[in-house]
Amino acid sequence: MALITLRQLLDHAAENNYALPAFNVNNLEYIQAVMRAADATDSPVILQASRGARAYAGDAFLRHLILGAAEEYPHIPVCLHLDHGDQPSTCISAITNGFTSVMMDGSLEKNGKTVASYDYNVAVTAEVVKIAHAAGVSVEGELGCLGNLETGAGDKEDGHGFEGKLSREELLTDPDQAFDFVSKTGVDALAVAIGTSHGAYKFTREPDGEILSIETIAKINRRLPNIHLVMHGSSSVPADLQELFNAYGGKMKKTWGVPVSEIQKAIPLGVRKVNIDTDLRLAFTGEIRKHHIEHPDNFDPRNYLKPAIAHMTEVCKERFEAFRAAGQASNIRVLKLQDMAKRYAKVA
Ligand SMILES: O=C(CO)COP(=O)(O)O
Ligand SMILES: O=C[C@H](O)COP(=O)(O)O
Ligand SMILES: [Zn+2]
Ligand SMILES: [Zn+2]
Repeated sequence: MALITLRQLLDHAAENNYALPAFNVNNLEYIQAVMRAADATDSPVILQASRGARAYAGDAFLRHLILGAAEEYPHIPVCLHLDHGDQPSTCISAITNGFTSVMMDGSLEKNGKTVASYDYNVAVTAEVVKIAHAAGVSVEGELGCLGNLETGAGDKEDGHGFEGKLSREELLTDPDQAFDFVSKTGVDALAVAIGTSHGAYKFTREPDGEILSIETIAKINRRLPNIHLVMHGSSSVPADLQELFNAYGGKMKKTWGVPVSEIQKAIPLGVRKVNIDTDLRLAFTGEIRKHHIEHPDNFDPRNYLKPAIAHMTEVCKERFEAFRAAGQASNIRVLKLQDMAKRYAKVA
């Protein structure tokens, strides 16, 4: 089956008031976990690869693994999305390598550290939209800087994040600016800054409205009711995954992620894509730690990768169900890239 675009998936999610988890993947085992969960729950799939994932696995391996997933599960629509493209050339190389969706993250300059000017962000994002839409490929942009409202610091854990400190106003996406950004760039989806950050250490306490601003999403949605919103840094970092990791020699300080219940509040407010990487990393690594401690004699990787896949599958199933994506895959008929390109040409 042909891969589906992000735009088609998110339009369907908006029409039917659900959201899709977008899982970061790096290898065969992650992809199997997401696909098994999608198959068990009849959910559409977004598999996203960061620049780090592309460097780790290589574009040809990623593309063929994902085409393998689409062949093995022909009834599940699968989108291959570039996460956090840092400059137009990164997005273009993804498009030429078979990605059906790209993120141009122009909120930071291409060094991934300096907060970019608004004009720079508009210019690079509009450039990518023009090229991508001509090929039928979708584009996600980002406005505002992901960062921690408790400290004012940018998220650094994945090597992407501004240096120094920003005020609360600077950290949250401005709804009027979002309106202008979407009209000037023509993005299909918009990632917003609401106090989430990448990695495990998002909050030092159970988040409330002071440090996780669902209210900002409500304001953006009032200004832009038709844009598909994206939440980054939205792993829930559940206590049981922290406990599993720590029970077998891991060292993780107590931390809080984005509660699933908060994500559920954001879905009626236009959030359609919810990025999740850390929760799968923790399930994967926690199970491998457990297996090594319990079976020090084993040296067959399949014996520890199987429980790792199984635990990631459980996490994926829970998110598909919680975001009400379960049951939706069979309702979607995949449009080809050429058809999407024709659609964009009509409205441009
Ligand atoms: O936003 C993400 C990828 O773009 C992943 O976020 P987490 O680190 O919360 O899983
Ligand atoms: O953007 C952040 C994702 O968690 C991807 O992380 P990564 O760049 O380490 O693959
Ligand atoms: Zn960013
Ligand atoms: Zn992200």
